[in-house]
Amino acid sequence: VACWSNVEMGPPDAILGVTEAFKRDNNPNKMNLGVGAYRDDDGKPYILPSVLKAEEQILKAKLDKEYAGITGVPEFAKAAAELAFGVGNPILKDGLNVTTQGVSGTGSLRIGGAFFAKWYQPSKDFYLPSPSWGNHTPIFKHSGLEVKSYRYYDPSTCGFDFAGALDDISKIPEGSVIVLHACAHNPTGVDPKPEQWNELSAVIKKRKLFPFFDMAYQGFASGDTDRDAYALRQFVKDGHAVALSQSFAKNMGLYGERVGAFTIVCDSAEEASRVMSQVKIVIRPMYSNPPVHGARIASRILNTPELRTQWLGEVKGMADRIISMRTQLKDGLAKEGSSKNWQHITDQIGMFCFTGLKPDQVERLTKEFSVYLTKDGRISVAGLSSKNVGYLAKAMHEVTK
Ligand SMILES: Cc1ncc(COP(=O)(O)O)c(CN[C@](O)(C(=O)O)[C@@H](O)C(=O)O)c1O
Repeated sequence: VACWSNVEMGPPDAILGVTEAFKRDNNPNKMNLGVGAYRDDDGKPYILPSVLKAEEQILKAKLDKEYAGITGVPEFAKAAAELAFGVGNPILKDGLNVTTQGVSGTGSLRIGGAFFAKWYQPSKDFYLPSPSWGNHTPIFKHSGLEVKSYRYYDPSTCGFDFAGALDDISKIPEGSVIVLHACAHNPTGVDPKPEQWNELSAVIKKRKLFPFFDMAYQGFASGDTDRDAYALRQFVKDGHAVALSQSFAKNMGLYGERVGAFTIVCDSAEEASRVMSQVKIVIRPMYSNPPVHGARIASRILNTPELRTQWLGEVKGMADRIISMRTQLKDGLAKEGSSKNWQHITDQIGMFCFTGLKPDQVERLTKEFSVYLTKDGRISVAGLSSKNVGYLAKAMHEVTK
């Protein structure tokens, strides 16, 4: 007998729900600037040629379909850690990193949340930047953690509230976990400068906070995977033990293959083996073991020199196209005669631009112009092309003049 009369209709997802609304709109000029998924200048999803080449090699190899084990494809986890920390990093040489494959970035964050909830004794409080990626709060809350926030974005400048962040962080209770976006902050596109990261590292160390990095866009922000890993590597150099979630959804275009990794840096190889044993005990009842195909593609690209070089060129190409769309949008707004300051459009970095549009202006963009974006005024710059950027500039000018 059905007994779900108590189940009420839930709200559509703040981000993925935008795409659902976009699909229902039949205006030929409609634009989907919601989900953070890359499109080429023809507005089409982009399968990286290096990914296709890796897949051809994998198919030729006729690999089996056996379970990969709880921590996934071993050579993938190793390659992911090397990409993040840098191949010569002492923590890798000394075996201090516990790195497991995860179900993309979301699944890797969830492994981290579940592990900290069970084993991290000093605190169950996770501090997120304000604002942060919409899914961070439910991921950590569902893991059984308390979610709090620290000032990060300054709406008056559409930039980084460095003073506010330092002030709040210097008051976070010792032992708390602080979540940091390694590069290409979502939803604001606002990243600390290197010297600001250095100061954040110092105050986080002084407060004895545990830094938990989310790196979902390595290479996608600046076009350079080493530059985008600056904060993570600087924190390790400064002596922090870090946790890291990685996603290859964007920088390899492996969205639906669900390729990610979770790392905890330990004090010794012996401690790492104990931590790894408990990470596996967290994963086994969650989903037992991850899908292999995407991880095989990623590890083949990272471990084959010519594929890696080709991939680095492709990810730089994606980053460069996004950066040029930022410039074209800002120039388009000036051409429309907007007298507002849109400097933040090109100051911000990565997949997203936090436009500063108010909810009623966002509403008008969607209702009057069929431009779809999240209520907080975030647009996925990857959804822009030379064909539609002028239309957006006109629409944004109309709703802000
Ligand atoms: C900061 C951050 N961390 C982790 C993820 C996880 O991504 P995945 O599980 O697919 O590897 C995203 C993706 N966020 C989005 O790009 C977005 O904000 O639009 C979108 O994919 C999403 O799922 O919301 C992200 O922006």
